[in-house]
Amino acid sequence: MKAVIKHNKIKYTIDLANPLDISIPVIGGDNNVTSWYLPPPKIEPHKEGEFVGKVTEGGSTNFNDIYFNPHSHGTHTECVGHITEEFRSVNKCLSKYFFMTEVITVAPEKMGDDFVISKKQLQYALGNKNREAVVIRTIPNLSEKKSRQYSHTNPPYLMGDAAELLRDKGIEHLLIDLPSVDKEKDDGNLLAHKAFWDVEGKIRQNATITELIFVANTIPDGKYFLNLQLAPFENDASPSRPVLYKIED
Ligand SMILES: N[C@@H](CC(=O)c1ccccc1NC=O)C(=O)O
Repeated sequence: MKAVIKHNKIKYTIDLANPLDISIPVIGGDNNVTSWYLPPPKIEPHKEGEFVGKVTEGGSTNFNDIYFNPHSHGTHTECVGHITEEFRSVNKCLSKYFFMTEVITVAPEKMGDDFVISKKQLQYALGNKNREAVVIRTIPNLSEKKSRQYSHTNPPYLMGDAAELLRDKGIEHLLIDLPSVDKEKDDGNLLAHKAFWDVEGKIRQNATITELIFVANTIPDGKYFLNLQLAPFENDASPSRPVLYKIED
């Protein structure tokens, strides 16, 4: 099924039958991706008195309870409410779901004991492209990322001025295959989060950050349409499913 999208007076064709899902699912158990020192998510039959929510155990239906944390256990999208005193819900911040996007690949650079993504790397990868969203794939990019145990591993992160560059370029939606755009243990400095949302200036209420994506190596860098959908939780962050559509020639 083809769709023709008119964007800034230019027509683009995408094939809705060929979605490129870049989300990591929440599957429950030890093979699930985990970060922020939490145990794995649980997906298990609800039990109440005699009732067991599992058909193979005599229940009429499969009826699971799910325990998870959106920031820790899979692809999630967050809004500025992640770091503000006042409550802000990503389900309200994100009100459009299709964006012209650039997929870029970067190799984080060693800086002391850390690996970081610098402003220079993003400048090089993005040039003067004008995009609503950027998808950052970091290398190495093994499918093991979908089940990685990130806690206490000091994953790579974005330098504050790199996040500022994305803000200054008008990028509204930042997607990355790491648990955070900031250093795991930074005493709450959160330089990249703060710069991207401009919390010390004019707060970007509608800007979002999506973390823990996985961009398969079969997806080349370049321009795509992104469909970004959330599970509709009223919370600072929610599990999400970003899907790319290749632009046809
Ligand atoms: N780096 C922060 C913690 C942090 O960034 C964080 C903690 C829990 C859940 C998510 C976090 N950041 C996500 O982007 C700190 O050291 O205080």
